[in-house]
Amino acid sequence: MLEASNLECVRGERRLFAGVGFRLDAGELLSLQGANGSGKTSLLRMLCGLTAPAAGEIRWRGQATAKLGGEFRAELCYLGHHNAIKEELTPLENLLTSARLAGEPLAEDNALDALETVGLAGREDLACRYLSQGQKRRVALARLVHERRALWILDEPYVALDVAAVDMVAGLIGAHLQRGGLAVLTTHQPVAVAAGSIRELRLGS
Ligand SMILES: Nc1ncnc2c1ncn2[C@@H]1O[C@H](COP(=O)(O)OP(=O)(O)OP(=O)(O)O)[C@@H](O)[C@H]1O
Repeated sequence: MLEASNLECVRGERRLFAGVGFRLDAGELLSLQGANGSGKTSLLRMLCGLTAPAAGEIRWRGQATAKLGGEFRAELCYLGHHNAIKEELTPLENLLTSARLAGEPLAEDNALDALETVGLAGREDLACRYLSQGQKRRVALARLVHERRALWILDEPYVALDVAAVDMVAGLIGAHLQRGGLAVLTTHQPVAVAAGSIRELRLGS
């Protein structure tokens, strides 16, 4: 369903990678590995269409994503390295706002349920500026609880999380794969998901 062929990435004066390709089908997860600066985030941004490859092509359901445009983005959930939450808003307000901006408004009950799932029960109404780093990451990740888009692209989802939260996020990803979803993620730690099959792609080697 998602195919990349012969991708090349140039940043400034540097060629970060070339000749990168993979194929990912329903129920599969691609774990991007590589040293700091090897180009993992750059590759994720390329897959989302946020930057164009210097060479190569990305295809979704057999068609070039560059041509699909909005049709492809409607099937995509991208969670960046930064949390993209507003510090002055509460977790509940952040979650409701981001869902509305994504064009898929969330009922308040579902938002509260998502916040409880990510371990933020009792913190729903506190401005995010008062949360710890790991709790802020949980706010960003709460989107995934009710997310049903086919392709999840997650940049270091586990960063700042404790062991229990890593397990919880791995569970969400596993359930997504079990429903026939696809996921591409970067992480510097082992990926343990109970369902689906895991492929690895290492940049810089
Ligand atoms: N717009 C840009 N202009 C110049 N260089 C850039 C630009 N964007 C990224 N880079 C450089 O490209 C390299 C790869 O960055 P990238 O964030 O993709 O790496 P990464 O593998 O995700 O690293 P990390 O593991 O540290 O998150 C870095 O050296 C970075 O400084």
